[in-house]
Amino acid sequence: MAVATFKGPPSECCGNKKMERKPSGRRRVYVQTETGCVLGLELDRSDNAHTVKRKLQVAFNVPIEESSLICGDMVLKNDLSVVRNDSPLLLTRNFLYRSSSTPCLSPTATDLQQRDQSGPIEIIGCSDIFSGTKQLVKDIMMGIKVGIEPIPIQSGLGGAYYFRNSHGENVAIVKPTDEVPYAPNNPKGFVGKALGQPGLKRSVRVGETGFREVAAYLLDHNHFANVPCTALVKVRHSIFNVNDRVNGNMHHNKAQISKIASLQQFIPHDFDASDHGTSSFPVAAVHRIGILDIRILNTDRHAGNLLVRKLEGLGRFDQVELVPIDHGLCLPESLEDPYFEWIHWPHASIPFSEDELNYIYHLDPFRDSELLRRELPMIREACLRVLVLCTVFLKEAATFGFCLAEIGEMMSREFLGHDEEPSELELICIEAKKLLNEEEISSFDAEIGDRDVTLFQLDCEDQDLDFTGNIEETMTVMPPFHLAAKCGNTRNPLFKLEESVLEEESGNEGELTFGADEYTDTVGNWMPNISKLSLSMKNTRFGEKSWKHLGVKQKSSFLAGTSSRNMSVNELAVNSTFVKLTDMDEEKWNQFLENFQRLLIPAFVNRKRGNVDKKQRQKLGTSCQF
Ligand SMILES: Nc1ncnc2c1ncn2[C@@H]1O[C@H](COP(=O)(O)OP(=O)(O)OP(=O)(O)O)[C@@H](O)[C@H]1O
Repeated sequence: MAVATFKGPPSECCGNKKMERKPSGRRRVYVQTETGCVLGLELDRSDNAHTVKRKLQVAFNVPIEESSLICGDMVLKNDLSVVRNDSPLLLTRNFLYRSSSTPCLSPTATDLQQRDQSGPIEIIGCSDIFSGTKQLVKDIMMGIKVGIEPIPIQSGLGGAYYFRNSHGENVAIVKPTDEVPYAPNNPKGFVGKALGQPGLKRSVRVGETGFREVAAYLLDHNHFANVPCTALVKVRHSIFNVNDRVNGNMHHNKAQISKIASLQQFIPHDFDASDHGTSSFPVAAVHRIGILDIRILNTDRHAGNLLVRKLEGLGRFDQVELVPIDHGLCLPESLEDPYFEWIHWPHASIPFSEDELNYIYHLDPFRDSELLRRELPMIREACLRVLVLCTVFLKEAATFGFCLAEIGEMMSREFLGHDEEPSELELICIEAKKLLNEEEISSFDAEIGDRDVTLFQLDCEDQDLDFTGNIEETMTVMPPFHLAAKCGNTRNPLFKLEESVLEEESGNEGELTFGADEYTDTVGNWMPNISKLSLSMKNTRFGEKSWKHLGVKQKSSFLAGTSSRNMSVNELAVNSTFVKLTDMDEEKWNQFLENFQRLLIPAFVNRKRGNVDKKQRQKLGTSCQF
């Protein structure tokens, strides 16, 4: 089956470095400042956060007490045993001390850099999965040796460079993490934020797009969607851009600068999908890319991010291959509105093939999360939760019989004027979370209830009770949802429906039947009343304000940072969400996932029934023939 086989954690280094085994406790890390300066450091067993910060104080001129050392979600306080070999670390200045003169390499650090024995390009990560990139690195080094310079790419908002081989052919595209839009060294004037702050998409931080490009490659098991080989590298070259933050100028002295960057194989191509009619695109290619986009909640699959390559050869007239690129805005830190260019292509309305269903069936989001944790130690848990949720959603929706377009639609938000409404996926998550809260309340109630019973029994022995008074007292001290839980049934409407259907049970067996109000599955299990469910999902208002988003205008002023002063970076990064995934501990997250999965089938049934007309209309409007 189509799932990659995952090897155990690697113990050797690769890239252009010699395969050397590190003495136990010794690790190489790459420290990057918020302004993009990079330094490779060797840690040994005796190092702790303080000793490392002391070294960095010398290198970057940042006082120890004013800085934090961060690896993904972890602020490294003292013990560094959790830091793995080849981890990129971020050195940030604490908020109070942040000023426009953020640090860059001091003269001592430049010495340190010069003494840095590492090669011009080092692959960050040691797994065999990156073996494809090793050859690219060798070819680039040969090119550099004979004086072939990289070429800056003019298109796009971020800094990107074609690196070439000794024949002058493009072999890779390199995107430094500190040159993405809004990053301090962006060469196209889109600057203004430090690394680690919310970026172009608030749920993707500045400087964190590079590892997402690698994540998409790692998740593309068996090269199913055709993502080109991608790795994170530390790369040193004079072509890179450094902005002079004092005068606002670009930096033009030809010094060698080290950067952390994504490096992706260059794929020769003829167009991108925006220049070409879609009718020659293979259905399977669109499906495979769509499956990947859904798993990783890609928020940036526009036509320019699909390269089109004509296939040559006998009988291959008009046949093309699609290559998905630019995955920097996937795996956001919260559920976001995705962008799926393919959603209105007729290919997406064609049912999945057996092969595709088989691939989806074998996807394991928990194993995928482990893979990403192992290969990308800086990845945030929030991104992995999005991966798990979207993969579970895909698996259940495909098994239920939805096609790619339907799944994409269920994940997409609707715009009403300036307001954004949550997607069907988000609504289900909101319900799952609500259930979680109710479960908590009822277990709390049960506890209190037990205590109350004892007290009640004790009290009864002594005196007559004034129930009215007790109820009023309860009303004033309990939060409203608790009151509701006591006074009426606030359990999930889906379960109310299940109960009502159960009461009406009749004998349809052996097939999935869509009746007027309910259906049974193949073994006769009753499923919820879907017309009522439809109403319940649509009419449920989880606090009108909380699930209507600010209009686009308000959003952009927010992005400009005017109202962000009092919010933490974490709050900002997940602020565009209707449902928070990061405020649950591991146990609650697992319960939430269970609730989520239980709610999917009723929601799917609801959609199936509600969408018949819409689907027919879409088909009537489709002119493309297969
Ligand atoms: N793997 C690749 N092979 C060939 N060309 C590529 C590859 N990746 C990117 N390109 C080319 O480089 C251009 C810029 O790349 P990309 O879109 O990834 O950069 P970006 O700065 O993230 O752009 P944007 O601002 O549009 O998101 C693309 O339009 C494409 O032409």
